Amino acid sequence: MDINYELTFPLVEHFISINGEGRRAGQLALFIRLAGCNLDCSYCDTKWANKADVKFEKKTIREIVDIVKNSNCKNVTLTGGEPLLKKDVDKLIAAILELDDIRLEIETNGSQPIKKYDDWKRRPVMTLDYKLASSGCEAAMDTENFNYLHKEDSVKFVSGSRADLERTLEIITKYDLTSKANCIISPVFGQIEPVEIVDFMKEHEMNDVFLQLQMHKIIWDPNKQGV
Ligand SMILES: C[S@@+](CC[C@H](N)C(=O)[O-])C[C@H]1O[C@@H](n2cnc3c(N)ncnc32)[C@H](O)[C@@H]1O
Ligand SMILES: Nc1nc2[nH]cc(C(=O)O)c2c(=O)[nH]1
Ligand code: SF4
Ligand SMILES: [Mg+2]
Repeated sequence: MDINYELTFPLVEHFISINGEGRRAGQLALFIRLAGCNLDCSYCDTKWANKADVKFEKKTIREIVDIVKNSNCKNVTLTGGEPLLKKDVDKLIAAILELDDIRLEIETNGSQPIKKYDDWKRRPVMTLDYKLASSGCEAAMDTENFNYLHKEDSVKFVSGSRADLERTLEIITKYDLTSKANCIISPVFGQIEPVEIVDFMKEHEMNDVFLQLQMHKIIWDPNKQGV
């Protein structure tokens, strides 16, 4: 791919922390957060990054690659907002993947196609949300994406109610998702007790599914930015 290293992206923050979510949870990671989202999930903990007047810095691919190099982190998470919404984001992704020894993860909301990455020789790992009813955004889900999952990817169901859990089970079963990728259920923070999720998993013998609590919200103040 031809990469124009002068293309720019709206960076709202970058920081090193432990990854609090996904299959690399607990490992150090560099987070690169881009502004703007096409959805407006009821529970979104990053609404500030999606506001029209959010402060951002226009960073070139060259500058973002330098941030990655200087971080000395192996794990890099590109998130937002919705990272895959950005024009030419595939160029940014390809540029980061040109660095040796980097594991790049994309946090994406399930409304944007991931097909174009399917046949890349080095492909980023996708952590793909399936937005449930309590998000208010289920209608935007593109289930075509389930055809382009790789084994190391995750599908994440952020659940806020019993109805969300029932829908999670229905979607996992209908698309046989546990055979295609990691399946993760996470509580909408503070909206449902984790024990309710465990009870549901036991009730339905969901042996191949992971429960995940957002680790950074346990370690730090849940409203703290940049961790
Ligand atoms: C802020 S989003 C950014 C990436 C992308 N827009 C998405 O939704 O996947 C990152 C992750 O945080 C999760 N998230 C946001 N607010 C949350 C909350 N209140 N409780 C639990 N998870 C939340 C999202 O579901 C998503 O998996
Ligand atoms: N520590 C930490 N881990 C995370 N994993 C995914 C995050 C995100 O906002 O996409 C996130 C985040 O915001 N903080
Ligand atoms: S898709 Fe992600 S960033 Fe956008 S509103 Fe939902 S949780 Fe927030
Ligand atoms: Mg977050």
